[in-house]
Amino acid sequence: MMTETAIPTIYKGLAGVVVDTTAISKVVPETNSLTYRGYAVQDLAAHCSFEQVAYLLWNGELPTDAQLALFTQRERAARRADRSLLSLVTKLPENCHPMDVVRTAISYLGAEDPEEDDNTPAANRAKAVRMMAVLPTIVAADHRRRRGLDPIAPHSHLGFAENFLHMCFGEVPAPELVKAFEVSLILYAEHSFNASTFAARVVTSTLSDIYSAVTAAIGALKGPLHGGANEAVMHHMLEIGDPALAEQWLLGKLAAKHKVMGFGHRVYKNGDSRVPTMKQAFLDVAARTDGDKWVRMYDILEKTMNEATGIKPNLDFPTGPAYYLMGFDIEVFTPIFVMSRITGWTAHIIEQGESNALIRPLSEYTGVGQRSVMRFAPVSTC
Ligand SMILES: CC(=O)SCCNC(=O)CCNC(=O)[C@H](O)C(C)(C)COP(=O)(O)OP(=O)(O)OC[C@H]1O[C@@H](n2cnc3c(N)ncnc32)[C@H](O)[C@@H]1OP(=O)(O)O
Ligand SMILES: O=C([O-])CC(=O)C(=O)O
Repeated sequence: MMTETAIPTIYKGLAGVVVDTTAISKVVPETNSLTYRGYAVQDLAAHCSFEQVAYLLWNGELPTDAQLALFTQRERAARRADRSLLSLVTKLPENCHPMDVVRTAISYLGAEDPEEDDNTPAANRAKAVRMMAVLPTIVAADHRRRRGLDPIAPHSHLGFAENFLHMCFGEVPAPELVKAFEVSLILYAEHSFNASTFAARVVTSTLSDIYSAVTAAIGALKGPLHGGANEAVMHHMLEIGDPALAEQWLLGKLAAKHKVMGFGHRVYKNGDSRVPTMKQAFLDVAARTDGDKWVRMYDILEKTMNEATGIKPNLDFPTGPAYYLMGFDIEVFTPIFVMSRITGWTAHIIEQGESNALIRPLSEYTGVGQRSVMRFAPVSTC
């Protein structure tokens, strides 16, 4: 008599599976809310600097004035990229994606760190600050070299967001633009067990080092189903060109069963908690930069998608045109996401290390049954 083995339930893409606990952030799709260490992300975006949020993610509490002063001093002191790192960046092909540059830069930082394998929380926090501090210098230098411009050195008297904008454009833009940019960094900083964070936790779970984990996370974020969507959104908007064509374009995409980038989310099925705040930031940028055309296109795409499918925009939808209007080249959008999410990734790397279990799920084998190799074995000559 044949015995049938039960096929286990497969949770494709780990959808709906709770794999661990975390004290870093909480996503509640039912109420469209997101908190970092208990604080609503909208409140953090309205009242805090990105540096305060980074400190919060790493330390569990917002900093006191004295703690912030010390943290800021450390971050500002670590902004300079050494000559060999900058020269490595200039050697990479100009037509490679800037995410490849960022991934390579993090790898380099690991290779040159004599304490790469010190995975204590204190060592990892110090490494996280250094990565956060130097990444904008790399991203800005790469952005400029693609425009045929020399890099601009970081300034230690400017805040994180202002300094990055200055290194990219040679000036600090209007305060409203700086604020909108900083809001985007705060909203991008952390989002529980998303694909890139999970990739970082998987690598950490093998007791590998923080640089390897961040490198893996960058690879995961690059994909258009994750962070790469902010670039895809703007490519789509440019392809549409005229708001009057947006409805027809979107319906055509849906009819062809294509994904519309910047819409949908694995966890939020009724809207992304961060979108209203980022939409406002986008409107603020558009008001200062003659961006009305993109606002009209945004509204038509959102309305048409909602009417046709009920699917709502995710955070990458407003950040795409907001970054475009701020003057960034499109391929730098996802590296900017890295500059922010490095804080969330490293907080998770530290948390995973503090309560580690090797992450190694099971699979259900569906290939051919066991068979003999003998038919292919060489005939013995002796
Ligand atoms: C910061 C971030 O990473 S936010 C996410 C950024 N990514 C994007 O914007 C890419 C576009 N969006 C998507 O591909 C998806 O919505 C994802 C990958 C983000 C989440 O998807 P999942 O939870 O895996 O849902 P899935 O992709 O299976 O979609 C469910 C259904 O909605 C449809 N759907 C979901 N998103 C979209 C979309 N953006 N455009 C068109 N249809 C969509 C799917 O085609 C599918 O339809 P079906 O059931 O008829 O096959
Ligand atoms: O949570 C996710 O799956 C994707 C996302 O929005 C993020 O990483 O910010």
